[in-house]
Amino acid sequence: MSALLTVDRVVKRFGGVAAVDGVSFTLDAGSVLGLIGPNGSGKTTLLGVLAGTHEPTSGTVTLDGKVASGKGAHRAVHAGIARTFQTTRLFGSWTLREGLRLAHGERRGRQAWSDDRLADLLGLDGLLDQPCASLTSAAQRLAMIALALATGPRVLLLDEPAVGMDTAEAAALADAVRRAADELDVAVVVVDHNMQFLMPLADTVLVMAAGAVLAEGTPEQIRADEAVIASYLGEA
Ligand SMILES: Nc1ncnc2c1ncn2[C@@H]1O[C@H](COP(=O)(O)OP(=O)(O)OP(=O)(O)O)[C@@H](O)[C@H]1O
Repeated sequence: MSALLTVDRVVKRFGGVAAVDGVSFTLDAGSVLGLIGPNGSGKTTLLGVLAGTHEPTSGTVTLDGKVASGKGAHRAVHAGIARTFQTTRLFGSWTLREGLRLAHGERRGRQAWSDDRLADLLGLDGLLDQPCASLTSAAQRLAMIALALATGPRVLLLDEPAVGMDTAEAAALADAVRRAADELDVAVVVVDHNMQFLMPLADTVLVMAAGAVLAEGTPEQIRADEAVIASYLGEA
């Protein structure tokens, strides 16, 4: 069986800086990839290439064998790649249900998960009709994921979803992401500096340093990798 997502030798330069410098990996449906590395190592830029916001300087991202990179963010969503951002960008006085209705409009015939199913999956039961602005910041982060999932993605990209969360909130988030991967068969890429959150959640971890892949393996392999400990985990 071929991989759902294939990232092939992706380079992204900003002027003289190679923010992403020849990254390759594959991702299967239903699996969770943790993307880690020091500040400035290129994680957010790589996520931007996957999400279509950055056109790669060279290399390709293919989804189900079709090139998905370099076509803009909107077409990436239509192709089945959805992302959340580091900041919570919700719809102010809108309720989550109203936001979900809008997001469902981007599905282009893909899988529809009902509002109740998404709320249940993310632990947001009872909050569908509350204004998003009135939700706790942890619930707003989960609501962002619900909105991304309402577009019916095959691949979900999460940029530092656990920022600002306490241990219990981060554990609930990890459960929700795991359920989304398992029950909806979505492939997930998660960038986060919180190792307590990310390591138990990830099936595979990819470590970036200076735009390139420093190491890739299971969380156990990565924890034991001396180069990773020296460049990153020793401080994390
Ligand atoms: N739009 C841009 N223009 C110029 N340089 C950029 C741009 N975006 C990122 N860079 C540079 O690319 C490199 C990688 O940045 P990036 O934000 O992808 O790293 P990161 O691993 O996500 O860092 P952090 O963990 O701090 O979020 C850095 O040197 C950064 O200054």
